[in-house]
Amino acid sequence: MLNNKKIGMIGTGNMGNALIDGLIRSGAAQPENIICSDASERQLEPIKEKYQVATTTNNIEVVKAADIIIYAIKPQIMASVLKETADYLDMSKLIISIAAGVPLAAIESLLEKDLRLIRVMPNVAVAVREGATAIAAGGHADQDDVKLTMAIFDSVGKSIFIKENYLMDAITGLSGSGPAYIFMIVDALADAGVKVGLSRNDALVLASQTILGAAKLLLETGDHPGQLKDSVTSPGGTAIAGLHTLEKGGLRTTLINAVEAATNRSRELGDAMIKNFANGQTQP
Ligand SMILES: NC(=O)C1=CN([C@@H]2O[C@H](COP(=O)(O)OP(=O)(O)OC[C@H]3O[C@@H](n4cnc5c(N)ncnc54)[C@H](OP(=O)(O)O)[C@@H]3O)[C@@H](O)[C@H]2O)C=CC1
Ligand SMILES: O=C(O)[C@@H]1CCC=N1
Repeated sequence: MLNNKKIGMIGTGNMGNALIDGLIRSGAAQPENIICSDASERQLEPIKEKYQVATTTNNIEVVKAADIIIYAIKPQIMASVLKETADYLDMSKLIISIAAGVPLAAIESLLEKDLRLIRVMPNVAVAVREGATAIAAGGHADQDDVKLTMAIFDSVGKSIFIKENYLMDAITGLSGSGPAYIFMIVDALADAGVKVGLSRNDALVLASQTILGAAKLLLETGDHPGQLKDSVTSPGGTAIAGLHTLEKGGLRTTLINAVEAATNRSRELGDAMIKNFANGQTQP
């Protein structure tokens, strides 16, 4: 699908780096077809060394050279980088933003021209090709653009296409931010393992593998999580004792509140962006 299309990555931090890694390791893109930029050479040097991709500190160079441009910089500087590169953006290029909370409408109001825009919410697991990604298309992006974007993010995990843009905040709160919740849960489970006598390393390996195994069971069987939970809880056994404690501690409510808080924060970021971008304000 990607064939020899040139992919430009603006920002090579957590996500930009993870995407480059996943694209190359999956074979979806060749190093010679990737050019990336970052604010600092310090960030680019190891990427050039490891992936043999073209690197530059000049974002305009990336935009000029690429057919598909992925903006992987922080939401707070999206406006300034979009403005910086705006003169070189046109309908010949597919523009993908992965910035949390930045609505397509904000980008369109800032750039004030018809562009093939796609908003994507991936997560950091793209680095191990197990990303969870949602894709929403702007008004001038067509089905082929959606297919191209899905080809990129399916090469580093699983992607879904959503029709309603406003759901992107919920997706940012659930799967975009979700790896952080799971890392905290694994850290707590490892502490629990240490508390009941395991070495830190054994506890961490067992806790991580338990999360991986449970996720694979869910995805490969398609069974409801409640059904799988019931398959673990022997009558009068250990798992149900542990679950009772989790219920008493309000685990479900806490997780629901966490996703809601992250979703609301994404909405806040978006509302601020729409206001700032509409005023042409490009500094956070
Ligand atoms: N981290 C995650 O799990 C996820 C992040 N996202 C989104 O992805 C985007 C990137 O996030 P993340 O990778 O974590 O952020 P990072 O800060 O790790 O990466 C951003 C990179 O962009 C660089 N940068 C800063 N200014 C410029 C500039 N003017 N031109 C080019 N590069 C620049 C930064 O350099 P320096 O560090 O020197 O400032 C940094 O290396 C954000 O919009 C975020 O909302 C989406 C889903 C998940
Ligand atoms: O915390 C953030 O804002 C970014 C977006 C989703 C995950 N990390």
